[in-house]
Amino acid sequence: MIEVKNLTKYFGVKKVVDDISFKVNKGEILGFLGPNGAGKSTTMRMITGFFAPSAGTAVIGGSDILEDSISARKKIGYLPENAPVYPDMTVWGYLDFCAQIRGFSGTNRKKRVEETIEKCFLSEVKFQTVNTLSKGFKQRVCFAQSIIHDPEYLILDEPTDGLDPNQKHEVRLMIQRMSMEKAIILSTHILEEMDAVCTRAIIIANGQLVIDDTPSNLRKKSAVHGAVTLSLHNHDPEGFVSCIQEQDWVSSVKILEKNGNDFKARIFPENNDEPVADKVISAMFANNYEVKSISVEQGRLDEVFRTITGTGHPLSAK
Ligand SMILES: Nc1ncnc2c1ncn2[C@@H]1O[C@H](COP(=O)(O)OP(=O)(O)OP(=O)(O)O)[C@@H](O)[C@H]1O
Repeated sequence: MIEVKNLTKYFGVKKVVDDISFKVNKGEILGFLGPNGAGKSTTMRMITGFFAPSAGTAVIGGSDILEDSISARKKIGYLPENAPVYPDMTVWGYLDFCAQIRGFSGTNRKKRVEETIEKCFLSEVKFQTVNTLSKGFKQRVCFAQSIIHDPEYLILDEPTDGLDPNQKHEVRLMIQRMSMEKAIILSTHILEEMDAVCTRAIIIANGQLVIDDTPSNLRKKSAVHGAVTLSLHNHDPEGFVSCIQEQDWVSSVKILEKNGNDFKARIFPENNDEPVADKVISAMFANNYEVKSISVEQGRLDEVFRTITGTGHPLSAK
């Protein structure tokens, strides 16, 4: 388990991480989100022992990062921001060096390097020097060094940054495959990434932890969660609104767009945790509305993120 206890960091008089605490168990992938400058990288640097906290600590698999730093760091794989990798070394040479400092030797070391190269899709560039690699490949080399010792705990600062969509997909799959026996923290700006990969999400803003929940519960905080969006072929949107508004399970109805005789509307139910698609369909049928498409809104993570971090307003107020 990773236990983060009251981590706090000042740079001069500026408090950039403010009393953050949480736990991550094996099998969990924790997404770390927040606006630029929220304090994500600084928190990760304290968890991995790169920065000394101003207060608080982190305990990695029972080893305190301050009191038992070497033992804690042996258990961690860390992918820092911006993939710092020695530019003059070949990919193979660099990973061999990393395996050596992680304590591997002889054929075991060679095996670990080869396996990691394969796992991180680096075979085609393994004899190239790092300074001749594209950004995506450099990122993968840095990712490779973080897993070369098969650590129990992985801290990944924007692991898919700079990768193309196919590579992003591969890296996400790799992270998911590894997650069974590891506890993983990853920071990302990409909300779909958090949704696709993470079992839990923490949002920090101005150095403070503002939310710790599952991605699906986060969606439920969206103003549109549970609403039903319809495209209809009809010339009378106002008539539609007053007809649907009368239903006792409807809180409000909003016309989203009009296009000739077609329009798009969103129906907000009284209780957004209760599925109402069947009621919408019955109401359309009873009132002879011609429905061209219908969808139930799961909730918008970008809206939740903007609302929680104070950078925006809900998509739609009821
Ligand atoms: N070494 C440092 N010295 C002084 N200030 C720093 C240092 N490192 C970070 N900061 C400041 O601390 C704050 C938090 O930075 P941090 O890099 O942790 O944010 P972040 O959430 O990771 O941002 P981003 O999403 O842009 O990577 C910022 O205001 C940053 O300028």
